[in-house]
Formats: sequence, structure tokens, C-alpha cells
Amino acid sequence: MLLTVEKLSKKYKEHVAVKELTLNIEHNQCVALLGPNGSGKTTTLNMLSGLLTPTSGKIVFQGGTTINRQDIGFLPQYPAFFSWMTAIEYLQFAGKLSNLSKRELQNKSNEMLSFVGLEEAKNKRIGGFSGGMKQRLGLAQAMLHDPKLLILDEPVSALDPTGRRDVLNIMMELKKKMAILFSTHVLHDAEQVCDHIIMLKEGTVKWAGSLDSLRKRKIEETFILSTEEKLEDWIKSKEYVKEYLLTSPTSAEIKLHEASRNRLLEDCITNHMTINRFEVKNHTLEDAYMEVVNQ
Ligand SMILES: Nc1ncnc2c1ncn2[C@@H]1O[C@H](COP(=O)(O)OP(=O)(O)OP(=O)(O)O)[C@@H](O)[C@H]1O
Repeated sequence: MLLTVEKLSKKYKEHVAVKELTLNIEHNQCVALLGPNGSGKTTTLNMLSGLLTPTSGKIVFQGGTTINRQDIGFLPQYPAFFSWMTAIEYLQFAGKLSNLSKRELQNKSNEMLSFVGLEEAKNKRIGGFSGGMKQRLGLAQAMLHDPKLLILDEPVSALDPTGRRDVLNIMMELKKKMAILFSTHVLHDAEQVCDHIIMLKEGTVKWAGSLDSLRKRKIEETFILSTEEKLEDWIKSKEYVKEYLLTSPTSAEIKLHEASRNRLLEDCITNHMTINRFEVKNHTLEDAYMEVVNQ
């Protein structure tokens, strides 16, 4: 195991931002930390990257109790750049914190800039860079010392679709070489690059596992009913209807109490309703995600 986190908590005064969080990351695994705003993602990543001291709990990195900064690459949510520096100057400046020799740093900086597609912009000032270029430069900086774990805080959230695609593509390449833990509040972004997700809500893990197991999670059957008649009053009067959502005055998504599927259909027929549609709704990954989040 590359990283094991046990019962990690962080309190800001009386406010518990992260509560007894437990997670594991294997070598070369790509994991998305998924959660709405304020769920504790940044606080967690800052603790794992050594920027923030936990209130309690344990972080075990490669079997040791101290985090070796050399083994971790970190891209914060809002990286600070000096706009007057050029891309290559920035990498050389940031790389001084690593143990690379001057020559190694020179070679590595050039290699990383070409890896993130900034070769041609390497002598340009960062002040003129787009958001996507800045994020790619931030990635180059985080990878400069060949870390074993790359921690990225919302790496694509602030980017336009092209910038998003570029960064996700770079992450696809990087995950062949190292483990990645990145935060996002967008399920679709998680789906693009990783196989594992950890869902956070109000500072606790709501669910953790592979995307495939989330997809296969058995979730309550929902029926789609569409008729010529207005539905609301009719649905309300049926005691076997557990929940419903009107998608139009004549269409609804309905959850039923057990074994009442036939009753719903029978009732429609007995009432001489004109059925346009009656089917089981196909659940998407998003539905499974929402069900877990709302539990
Ligand atoms: N320095 C701080 N002092 C006090 N409270 C804080 C501090 N930093 C974060 N919090 C609170 O802790 C909770 C978790 O915040 P955190 O930034 O970790 O969440 P997040 O999931 O990263 O959110 P976002 O997606 O908005 O970045 C929030 O309720 C936030 O208001």
C-alpha cells in the first residue's frame, strides 16, 4: 500500500471539517476525491500533502509514519505564480526546493514542459498564460521530482472545456507512472480518468470503491409513466406509491412499495387511462452517485 489514512480529523476551532476519514491508496492507483463544496476535500488534501496538521488520526506513507515530501507532488487549488517569470524560470525556481542538481533540474524542466505541451511557451511570461496553460505549468511543477503520489486539488474545475480536456489527457498519461489523488465536485471528471472514487460529504466518507461497483450498485427501481391524463392527483391517491417526481403534468418517475408494479399498470387500465409510456428507468452512474450522496 502506498498510503494509508486512519481516522484522520481536522477541526477549525469548533467546526469539524474532516471527521475520522479512513482511506487507502495503492501504488499507481488513480483515485478521485469527490464531494460538494465545503465537504472537506481541500482540508484532506492539505493534510496529506503535509501543509496542514491534522487534529487527530494517522497518515502512513509507504509503511512509515512521516510523509517524505520528495515522494509527493502537490498542485494546490489556487497555485500562486509570479506573472513576470517565464515558464522555465518558474520551474527552475520551484525545483530548487527539490534535491535535483542544477543540470538535472534544467533537463527535467525542459522534459516536463514538453510533456505538458508548453515547450513553445517556455520562454514566455506566465502573466500572458491562459488558465489551462497555468494549470499545465502547475502540473509540470508538481511532477518535477518524479513523485510516487501526485495530489491535485480541483485540477480542472476552473478550466474551459479545452483546458479541461488537456489536463485530463495529461492525467491519463501520468497515471501510468504514479498514483494520483485528485479532488473534484464533478462526477464526469472523475469518470474520465480514474477507476476509484471516495465520496465525501460533510467531512466524512459516504462511499468508497470502484466506479464499476458504484455503477452496479442495486438502486431502487424507478418507473417512468407517461399518459394522456394529468397525473398528480391520481398518483397521490395510490398508497403503493412510495415517491414520485412529476416530469410534466402527464409524466412521472415513480418509486413503488414492493411488489406493486402490476397494480400500477392495472390501475391505469381500470381507469381507462391512455398510456404513452410505461417502463423501468435505466439508472446512470449519476443516479447511483446521487442516491449515495443523499442517503
Ligand atoms: N481555515 C479555515 N478556517 C475555518 N474553517 C475552514 C477553514 N478552511 C476550511 N474551513 C471549513 O471547513 C469545511 C471544509 O472546507 P474545505 O475547503 O476542505 O472543503 P472543500 O470540499 O475543499 O470545498 P470547495 O470545493 O469549496 O473547495 C468548510 O465548511 C469550510 O468552510
